[in-house]
Amino acid sequence: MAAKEEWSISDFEIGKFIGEGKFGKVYLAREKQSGYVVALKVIFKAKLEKYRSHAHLRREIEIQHGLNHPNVLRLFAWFHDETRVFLVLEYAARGELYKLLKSLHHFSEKRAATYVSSLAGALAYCHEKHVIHRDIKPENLLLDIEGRLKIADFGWAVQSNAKRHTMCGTIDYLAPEMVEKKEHDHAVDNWTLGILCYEFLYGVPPFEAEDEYGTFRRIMKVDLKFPSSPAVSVEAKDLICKLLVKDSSKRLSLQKILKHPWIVTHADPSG
Ligand SMILES: Cn1ncc2ncnc(NCCc3cnc(NC(=O)Nc4cccc(C(F)(F)F)c4)s3)c21
Repeated sequence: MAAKEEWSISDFEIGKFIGEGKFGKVYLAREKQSGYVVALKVIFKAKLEKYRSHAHLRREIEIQHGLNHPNVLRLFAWFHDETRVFLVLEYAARGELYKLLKSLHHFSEKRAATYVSSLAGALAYCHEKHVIHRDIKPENLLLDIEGRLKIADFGWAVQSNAKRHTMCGTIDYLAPEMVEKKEHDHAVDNWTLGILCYEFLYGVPPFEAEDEYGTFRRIMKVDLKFPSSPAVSVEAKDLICKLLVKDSSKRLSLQKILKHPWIVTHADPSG
């Protein structure tokens, strides 16, 4: 899609509804000139006013505009009219990863390792650009036409120069220092990678409990248990134990994850 200083809704043919997200809906759309198919996220300004999220959205657009990685969903452009803001996004044709997880109940070790490897690569790229996503969860992971993982929705991302203090998202994926509202840095994404790896292999996140306080207690204790079924390799459990570490400085680095035996032997290099 050629770059253009000012896009407008009349540049696009709107197609089917593909998702409901924060503050608005997502549609399939085709840019008329190039015929390029995109996902168009419509955000109502009234909602942004109501939740005072203008700065949030501006930060997301700045952050995502500067990112270009095969496993990060591209934000090609944005524009607005009197009542709405539009995000012109890369279209991930195989949709939301969590729907695939629900239908398969749990992933094979090869599929799980491939997704963890893609996530580690994408997060290493983001951290190099001093961006912490902070809200990595299956709902924010999409799959493109080839089944490649794409991290989406940087609605909670921040520049990591300063230490961060704000709470965000469901707490299942939050690292101890975040649920304790302590200072946190990019190592929160490493913790979340451990949570996701567990959920990909077992179908549920590791610290689930009847209520949020139960989950909070299990996170703070790092109360990690591995069910006997489905059978999971020792190497996979080893990686999870090296990520779900309370002391954020002791969590396996993204570079070391990419070299971990479980990833090296199971991940599909084509991503
Ligand atoms: C479902 N689906 N299926 C295929 C497919 N292909 C591409 N995209 C899809 N879905 C859209 C995924 C998103 C990517 N980036 C987003 N960003 C956002 O929604 N940001 C945002 C909105 C409102 C307010 C705020 C803030 F900051 F003010 F809080 C931030 S949503 C797809």
